[in-house]
Amino acid sequence: MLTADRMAAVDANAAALGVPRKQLMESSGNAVARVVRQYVDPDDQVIFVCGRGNNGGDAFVAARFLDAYDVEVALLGHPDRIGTDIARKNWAALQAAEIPATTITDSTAIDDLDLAGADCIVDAMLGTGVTGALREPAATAARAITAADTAVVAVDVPSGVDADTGEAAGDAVTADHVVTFHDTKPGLDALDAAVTVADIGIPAAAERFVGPGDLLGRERAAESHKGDHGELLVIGGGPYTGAPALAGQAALQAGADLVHVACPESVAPQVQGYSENLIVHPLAGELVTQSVVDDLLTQATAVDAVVCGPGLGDNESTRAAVGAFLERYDGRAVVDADALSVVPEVDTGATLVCTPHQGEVVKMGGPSTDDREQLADQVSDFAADLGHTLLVKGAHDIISDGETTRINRTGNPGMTVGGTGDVLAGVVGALLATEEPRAAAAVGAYVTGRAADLAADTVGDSLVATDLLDRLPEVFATDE
Ligand SMILES: NC(=O)C1=CN([C@@H]2O[C@H](COP(=O)(O)OP(=O)(O)OC[C@H]3O[C@@H](n4cnc5c(N)ncnc54)[C@H](O)[C@@H]3O)[C@@H](O)[C@H]2O)[C@H](O)CC1
Ligand SMILES: [K+]
Repeated sequence: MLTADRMAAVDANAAALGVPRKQLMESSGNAVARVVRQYVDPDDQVIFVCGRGNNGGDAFVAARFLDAYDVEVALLGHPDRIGTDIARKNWAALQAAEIPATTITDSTAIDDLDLAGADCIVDAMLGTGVTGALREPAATAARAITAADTAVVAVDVPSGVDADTGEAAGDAVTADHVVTFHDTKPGLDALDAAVTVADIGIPAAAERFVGPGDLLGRERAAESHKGDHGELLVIGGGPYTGAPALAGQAALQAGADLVHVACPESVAPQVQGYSENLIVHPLAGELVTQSVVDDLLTQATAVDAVVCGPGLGDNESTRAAVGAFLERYDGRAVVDADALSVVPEVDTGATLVCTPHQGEVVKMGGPSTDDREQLADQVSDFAADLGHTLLVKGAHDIISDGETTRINRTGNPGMTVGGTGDVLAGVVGALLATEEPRAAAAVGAYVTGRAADLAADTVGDSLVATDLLDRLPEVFATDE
């Protein structure tokens, strides 16, 4: 089951894999034509009632496939206002082929269509692009189509039905048969209609591999306020100072509004020294230990998400402090580096995204194999056991929450340099402040890898972690 948003992401990922939407539209139209043929005999009349979006475009293609029948295409609105390039091209192809087509600009003209006299009506007014209740003339057309007592084949969803909720906000077409594409849509199984899910050639890879489509729909609203895009706390530092600073800076580049870094007071000046953009909170002592857990909890509950781990170091007292923190924390956190080994043994109400590399996942008690697909299955099982989302870093990253497993293919061998993991943790943390864990992990892996790929184009093998920071804004800007 795919929502309209998810479908748009998959569609854009397919385009990035070399299967553009125009090609998908050709398959969609062909699939609609196949179903229409079940309802008509030679010489029967088929009327297509089409909107100006791609739902209508599918019907222009279907009409071309059904040229041998008595076909009439009715466009609601003016041809100059067809909304997409590919629908416009398929409309032009109808004209060139002299397939009968009319335009309907107001609801009174619906009566001029002899809908009741048709042998089949194709409803292609609105698909996944519908917002709110049907407006005129579509609302009148929906009532007329339903009233016509003729076989009605709906393209993708019956017009007026919201493809995300399966509900209609006002008038909606009652269809006998819905031809939907790639995967079923919410609400279709509750309709009293036959449903055909047509394979339109979207490769499975468009869902499996994280792609540019996963960045869609994340644009910032024009009127946003400080804090809307998340406030993050990085808990790190002690033996190392660069790691928490990198994570914090990466989070800022990934869109977080405010980033706090809680680190031992002994290293606070160095951490602050890396960037004036970070709000540094010194913790008593030279390492993160049990005595600062209350302080950490106070700070953590005031922000949207936490990144725990960068630069904490591998020592017993810090591990105990991380365990005590996670036992009492019930918000969202990215857990990275030395904090990871605490996760399997801790009882926490927090929602975690764990970002181990393949060595760390083994230390956590997780799987190890060189076979990517096998590893993906095992990571999924391990995520389900842990009850948290895993992002296992490697040549191909594996992201799983135990239900959905994705693979990220961006990134390059230059990323084995120190600090890139801290950047990734910061990016995922920033996203986790405003998005669901599996989306944050998948998008975080994708954009961090893309930043590394862009950096490698110019700096080659001498890639360092700070190169990724510089490239993050570009990745977010170009792929949205
Ligand atoms: N992979 C895919 O997703 C594919 C989808 N196909 C088909 O494309 C449609 C979705 O197309 P889109 O252009 O995004 O939207 P619509 O055609 O559904 O509608 C846009 C159109 O409608 C107007 N509009 C919006 N709300 C209303 C309303 N309440 N009343 C009246 N008019 C409204 C809006 O202004 C636009 O003009 C999908 O369903 C599939 O059929 C592909 O062809 C194959 C790949
Ligand atoms: K439709």
